[in-house]
Amino acid sequence: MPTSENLQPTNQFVTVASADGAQVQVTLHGGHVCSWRTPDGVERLFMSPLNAWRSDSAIRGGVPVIFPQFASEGPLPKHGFARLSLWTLLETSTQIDGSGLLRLALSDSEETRRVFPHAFSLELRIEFSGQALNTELIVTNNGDQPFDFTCALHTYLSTLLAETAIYGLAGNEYRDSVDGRRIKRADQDVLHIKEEVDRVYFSVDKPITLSDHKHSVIASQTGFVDAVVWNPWENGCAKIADLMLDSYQHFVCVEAATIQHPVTLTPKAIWRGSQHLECLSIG
Ligand SMILES: O=P(O)(O)OC[C@H]1O[C@@H](O)[C@H](O)[C@@H](O)[C@@H]1O
Repeated sequence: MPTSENLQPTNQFVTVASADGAQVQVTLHGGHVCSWRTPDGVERLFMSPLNAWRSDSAIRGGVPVIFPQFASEGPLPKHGFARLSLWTLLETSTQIDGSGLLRLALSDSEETRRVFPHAFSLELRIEFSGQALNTELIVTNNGDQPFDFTCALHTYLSTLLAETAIYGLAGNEYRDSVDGRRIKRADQDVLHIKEEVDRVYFSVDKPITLSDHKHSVIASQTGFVDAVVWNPWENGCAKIADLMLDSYQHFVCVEAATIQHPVTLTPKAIWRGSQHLECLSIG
């Protein structure tokens, strides 16, 4: 984790392309997917034009890795330390089937043990080709005591909010963070965002589809149990220094997450969670 004495710029990207021309860019800061372009050249992730690119800040956009604590639901800094840590690059390659692959890793250090006294390793495995991106988080307990964690892949999907409809959450219970964390049930088939939305949907076992007039993105998940839908609207953007006032019009976060029931990982055990995104063009 960075201190003010060792601030580094974080806009140094590792870029990998698949044989069919899809492209992913990551930074080692945060083990962060910053860009995902499908072979038609369309950027599928939102990245804030006001992002600070500093090693003491989380990157505002792309896919932040949230570990070992979601939001402020525990003693650690908000959303944990993985998104602020310097990861190691394990592999970049093109697979035999033409897909691009990146593997990044993060292990405990003196700094992480100060706030989270456990021996762990994380691997982020990013595989992509054509219209699809699969991001897998693998957590290993290398210690001799169990530990608990919550986590998320905090994906900022690029979209035109005014034209966006979100499907697949009807019937699910959710915790509404903009309404006193009340537990509610989603009773509409379609969610149109017309104000600040910050919800943890519980036990999500069906794909979530986000459609604007041009594209659909289907987000499915394995291992992760919950899903977050977040859009700060204009009032939220006004409070977030690295978002423009109108940034909320350009993204929705659809996050694969495990929040309600933390994972308890026993010694030497491995937990895996992945988010699979697939784009469809409309018309
Ligand atoms: O500004 P941050 O720390 O990146 O968090 C952004 C948002 O992340 C979401 O996952 C949370 O549900 C929101 O409550 C939070 O505001």
